[in-house]
Amino acid sequence: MTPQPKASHFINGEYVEDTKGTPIPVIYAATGEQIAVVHTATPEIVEEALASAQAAQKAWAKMTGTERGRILRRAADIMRERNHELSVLETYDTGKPLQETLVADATSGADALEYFGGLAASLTGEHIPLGEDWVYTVREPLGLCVGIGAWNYPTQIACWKAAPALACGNAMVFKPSETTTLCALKVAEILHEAGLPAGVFNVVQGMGEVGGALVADPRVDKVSLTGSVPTGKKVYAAAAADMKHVTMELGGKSPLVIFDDADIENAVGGAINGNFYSSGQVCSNGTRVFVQKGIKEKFLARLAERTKGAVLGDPQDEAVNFGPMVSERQMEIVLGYIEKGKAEGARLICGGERVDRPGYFIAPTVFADVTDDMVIAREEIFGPVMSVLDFETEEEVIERANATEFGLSAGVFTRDFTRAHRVIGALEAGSCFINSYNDAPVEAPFGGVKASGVGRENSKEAIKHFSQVKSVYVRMGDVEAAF
Ligand SMILES: NC(=O)c1ccc[n+]([C@@H]2O[C@H](COP(=O)([O-])OP(=O)(O)OC[C@H]3O[C@@H](n4cnc5c(N)ncnc54)[C@H](O)[C@@H]3O)[C@@H](O)[C@H]2O)c1
Ligand SMILES: C[N+](C)(C)CC=O
Repeated sequence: MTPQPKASHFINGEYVEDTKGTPIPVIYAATGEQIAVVHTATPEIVEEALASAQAAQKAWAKMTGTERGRILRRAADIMRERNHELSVLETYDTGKPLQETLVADATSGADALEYFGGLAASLTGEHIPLGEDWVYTVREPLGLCVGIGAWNYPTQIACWKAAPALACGNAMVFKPSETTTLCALKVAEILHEAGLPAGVFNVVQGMGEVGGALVADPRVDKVSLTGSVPTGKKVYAAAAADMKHVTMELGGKSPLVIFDDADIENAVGGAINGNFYSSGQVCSNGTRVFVQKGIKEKFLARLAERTKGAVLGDPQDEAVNFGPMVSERQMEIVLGYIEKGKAEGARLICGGERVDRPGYFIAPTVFADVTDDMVIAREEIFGPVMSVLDFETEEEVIERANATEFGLSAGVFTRDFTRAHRVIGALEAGSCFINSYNDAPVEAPFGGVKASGVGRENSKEAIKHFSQVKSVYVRMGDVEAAF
């Protein structure tokens, strides 16, 4: 397959090109070579996309939920049929290993389309009796929604936003990250192949300025952003100026707490999944691994041993299980944090350097004896860098785990289920795990508290964030008035 898309944008049911926009090269992270090029959206392209979405939305909302749902479920089927092709493309777009993308990206997107397609017909209001009178409620779409994506899960992010938005009767203009421009176009293509009316889902390319123009447009009713906390703060503020609805799926520095009664193999597995999957480029990663003192050295020894199982190489080779950073820029950022960790005196257990091969590979890195004040324990790194901190008591670890502006995820490993629930109950996070890490099924709400986010994706919760309730009071008798 060639990763070069037919054109840069997808608007009103078709691919659209405008070479007046600045070229954005698509670089394969495993080699550093350019494999495609798209162009950033000009103001004319942004206008075309917004106008198409606005024009298409009303008729889409008038279709029955059953009809809308059928189209989304058909799109899910097509995504599953084309999983291999979509996974290869995801690997070109991100550099993530095909071994991962085959099971985590188009499949997760298809799950969202199937789940919200299934819910579409049951989005109803309620009847509230009030003696002779009554109130009924209607669940209505918000209207024109903007989706803005990060670069780590381009197919999944497009689908997690499009599926609930469209199920509720909204239209969407989606802007993928400028680092991963390819996958969202395929999502648009497949939705239209499944019968989506033209204009209901549109894709435009561009940097933050294009995102900013979409957020500022007065026709837009809702903005759903997946990105970093600093971008989230800007977008939230811009949206609030016009009372737009928002969903903010932002970054984290999540705690993973391992008590000394935990099954060590499972805990090590959880820490590996929560730090090295997608080469550490996962928002919910448990990058502060708190290990109770009694098992610290045993845990570290086993972790170092199992980390040797990382197979680096061409991510399109299914035997490879550890890919490069998405871009040279991300590699430089992560290497900078590794140097800070060394300079701050953390103990390097393994990794700690760029891998000597083409592309942007960094060896899976573990630091031990990390303290709460170190930069590597406070800031989101978004790469394969695990910080292991030790603790003595439950009260102490809860307080230290919560001492952060972030609140996306948290995990606990222990055989004591009473303690597991008590500790999870006390941790300030939106998406939590007991004796597991980083599972994200569509049935479960996903999102953060504190600076990590506003609102939830997936599950029935997402419906609340893409619809609003109208209540209608119905008087059966005469109107009583004071005069
Ligand atoms: N919580 C989640 O579900 C989740 C999932 C994936 C990634 N993330 C987070 O995303 C971050 C990594 O992604 P990134 O580097 O692409 O993030 P980023 O914040 O740099 O960019 C995210 C998106 O916002 C756009 N953007 C930038 N400035 C903008 C502005 N002023 N107005 C409108 N749009 C603007 C970018 O072009 C991009 O499409 C990490 O912090 C990670 O934790 C969160
Ligand atoms: C949502 N999730 C955890 C699958 C990917 C976040 O980066």
